[in-house]
Amino acid sequence: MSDILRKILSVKAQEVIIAKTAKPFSVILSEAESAEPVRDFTVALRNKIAAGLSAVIAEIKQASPSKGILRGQTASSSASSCSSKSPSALSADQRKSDSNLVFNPIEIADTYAQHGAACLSVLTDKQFFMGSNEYLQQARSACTLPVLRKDFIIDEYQIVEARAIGADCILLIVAAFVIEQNSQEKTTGPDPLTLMLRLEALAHSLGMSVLVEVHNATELELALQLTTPLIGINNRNLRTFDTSLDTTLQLLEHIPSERIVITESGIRTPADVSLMRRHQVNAFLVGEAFMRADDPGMELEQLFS
Ligand SMILES: O=C(O)c1ccccc1NCC(=O)[C@H](O)[C@H](O)COP(=O)(O)O
Repeated sequence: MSDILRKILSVKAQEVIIAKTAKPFSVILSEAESAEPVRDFTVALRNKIAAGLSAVIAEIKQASPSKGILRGQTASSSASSCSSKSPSALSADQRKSDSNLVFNPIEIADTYAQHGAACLSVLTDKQFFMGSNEYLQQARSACTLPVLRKDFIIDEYQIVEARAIGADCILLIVAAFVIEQNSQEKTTGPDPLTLMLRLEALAHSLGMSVLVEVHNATELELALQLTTPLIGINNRNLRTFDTSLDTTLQLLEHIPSERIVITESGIRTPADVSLMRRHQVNAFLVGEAFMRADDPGMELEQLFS
């Protein structure tokens, strides 16, 4: 069981309670219903793959628990409520940044779109990734790409909120539901699969795609019981933070060919990309390698050329 995931989920549960108090479900639902039309995330991936290209979900994240701050400055042009704050969950060491790179979601989204990304992934978690809902809105407004709300979803409210802020896809991390189920305090409520099926159905009813993410074979067995074609294999071990592309290679053979496998985390070099493509893995979720580059879009083009 991963300590970091436990910590994130415990903070997330509190955040959801606060969000529901600040804006009741009926209000967020009406915002979701009047949000901009959905952009088809799944079709955007399929189109790239059908054209023989890598389908790249290009991530916008300022920081992460494993790496601290990735892009050090916040552009004044994109100033938001959290622009000058560091996330309290990052240690003092992690909050030190030697990067002079500007974090401007608008510029990053624009360069990703110009250099061949299929979709965007925008971190909206504040405490652990220095993300925000505003960053997602800014990034989406800067291009025509479909956008994944990258967050830790445990409740219906967050899915409706995702649509309300313009998201086209949501993430369901199987480990998050399994942890919940195994937690000592948890004595009631649906089992992980029932809850994930319910959340998937809600996302689909709002027109959004669902990316279901797994780290191992047990989680994959649950994920394959959902209807979504998008199966993310996260190569990051959440206990050690190490990444190994073997995780993708080992789970691959258990996934029916009609699903789209997305390899996530630790894709850094053209050799990593070639290895995946040799195994018919054609969809990628990449963050750090792009965030550390002067021009994230140029880096995307170089990595996948
Ligand atoms: O990145 C972390 O430190 C992390 C810690 C706990 C839960 C999730 C975490 N990462 C989220 C991701 O899955 C990555 O942002 C994504 O796959 C991109 O990975 P990378 O290209 O290695 O930045």
